[in-house]
Amino acid sequence: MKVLSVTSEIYPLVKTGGLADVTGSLPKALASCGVETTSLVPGYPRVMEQLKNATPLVVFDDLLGVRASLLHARVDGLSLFILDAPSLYDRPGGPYVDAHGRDHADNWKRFAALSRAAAEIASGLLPGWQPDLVHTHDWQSALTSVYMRDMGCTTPVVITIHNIAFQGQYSAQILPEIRLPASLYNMQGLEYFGDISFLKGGLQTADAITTVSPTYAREILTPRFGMGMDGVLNERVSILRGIVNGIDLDVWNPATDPYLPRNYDLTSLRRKREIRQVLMKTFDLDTDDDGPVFAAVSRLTWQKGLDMLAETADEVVANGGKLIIFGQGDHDIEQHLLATAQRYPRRMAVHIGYDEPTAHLIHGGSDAIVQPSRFEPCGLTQLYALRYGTVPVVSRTGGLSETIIDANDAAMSARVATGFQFHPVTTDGLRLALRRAMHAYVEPKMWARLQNQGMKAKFSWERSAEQYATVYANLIRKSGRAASTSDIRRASF
Ligand SMILES: Nc1ncnc2c1ncn2[C@@H]1O[C@H](COP(=O)(O)OP(=O)(O)O[C@H]2O[C@H](CO)[C@@H](O)[C@H](O)[C@H]2O)[C@@H](O)[C@H]1O
Repeated sequence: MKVLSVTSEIYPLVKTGGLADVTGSLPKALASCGVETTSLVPGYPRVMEQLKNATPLVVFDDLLGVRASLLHARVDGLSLFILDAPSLYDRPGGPYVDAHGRDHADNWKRFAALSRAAAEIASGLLPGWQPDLVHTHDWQSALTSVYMRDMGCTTPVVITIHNIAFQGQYSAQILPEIRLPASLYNMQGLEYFGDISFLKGGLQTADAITTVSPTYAREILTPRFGMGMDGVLNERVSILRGIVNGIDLDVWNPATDPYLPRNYDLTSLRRKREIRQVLMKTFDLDTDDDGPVFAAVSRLTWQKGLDMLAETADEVVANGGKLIIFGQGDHDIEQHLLATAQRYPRRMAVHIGYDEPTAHLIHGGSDAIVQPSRFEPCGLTQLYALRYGTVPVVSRTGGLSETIIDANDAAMSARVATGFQFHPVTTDGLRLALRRAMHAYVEPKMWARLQNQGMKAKFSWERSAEQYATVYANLIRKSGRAASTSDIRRASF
């Protein structure tokens, strides 16, 4: 079965968050279910730099008015189509924002073009290679199925919602420029509160809608979590389901992680102490052993609730604990966190930045990872924490509620607890959970049991990949097609 995955980021080439982790690791897991995935990604500078031996496939003379070419390459076991369109993607900054952190003004065009190119591939642009199914991710590739249906292409499409907060909402005036008919500006089409929404277009035209945990699949049907899309989703509830994310056990493995100063596993957990020392020094914190080191590695947005964590710093520090926050995002949240850290020199550190080695060091060296998210479709950092023997403290929402088992008395005595959950999602709720974690920390046996149980928890992709493969197979069967087995290597390029 051949699948075209369309995504705005993919690990290890370009990543701003969990979307890249999923689009980078799912294809490998799907391969063992007989699914060959090729992922279409924009040719951002950092993607182009990492390509070796890319094969040019076709040139688009007029992709929404822009000249672009399509390349194929293999990187790190991934089969990739790269949309090389310098006027859209070759610029400083990240995939979505410029060097000053402002959204690229033409994001609508950049991601409409990505979707348009995907639709043309699905419609048979490449001699010898046509997907049996298309899988799109979030608003950035959601227009793919809109273009496909507009072109008369009936290949099945799955759309995955990784985060419904991002919806690709723009003025309807762009419709002619993205070459979509004005007739799509209606309730059953792209119309969205007086504008258009790329995500809504995808939800209306896909054959299956998935999101990244069963709990979040239920939550987004409510006004509180649906963020305006709950109406559309309720209408399409029969094709909506949640499939929990897995993690790449090779990339996140404390026994082999090249970014850790020492490697360890379940039988050598004491080595974590040494990593902790390195972490303290890296973040300029006291290296004493008085209390736990709580850490957060996160995009700094309202969603992630780290403003609440900052408000609990007094309590953590008063109990001998330390706090590390590493991430980047909204300017105001960054400033608030930095200002709080100044009040607790050598006990609290906030570093604004984004890099993979530091994220791994924090997972290896801290005692507990804190994720006080206000909503969380799945969440990956708590899963990485489990694998690293680092105890998660999480809000009870979305995927966090089903991936962490709270250390209440029953779960402790049944030896299944893996972390601490809190609800309601408020500063007081978080404060209480941190208190519980600090009490557990001073009981070495209890803490070790939590670490042990967490490290044994299973969050590989295996089961989830099978679920995606079943969704794909059912759609292909329903569409009356036979999944093809031809391989991209046998195509004409
Ligand atoms: N400063 C930094 N430096 C280095 N790495 C950093 C970093 N800040 C964050 N990261 C990394 O980014 C990833 C974050 O993934 P999450 O799934 O936890 O959240 P995100 O909100 O980005 O993803 C969305 O999509 C994913 C995938 O479906 C869902 O799990 C999630 O709930 C949803 O919000 C992790 O790999 C983390 O290590």
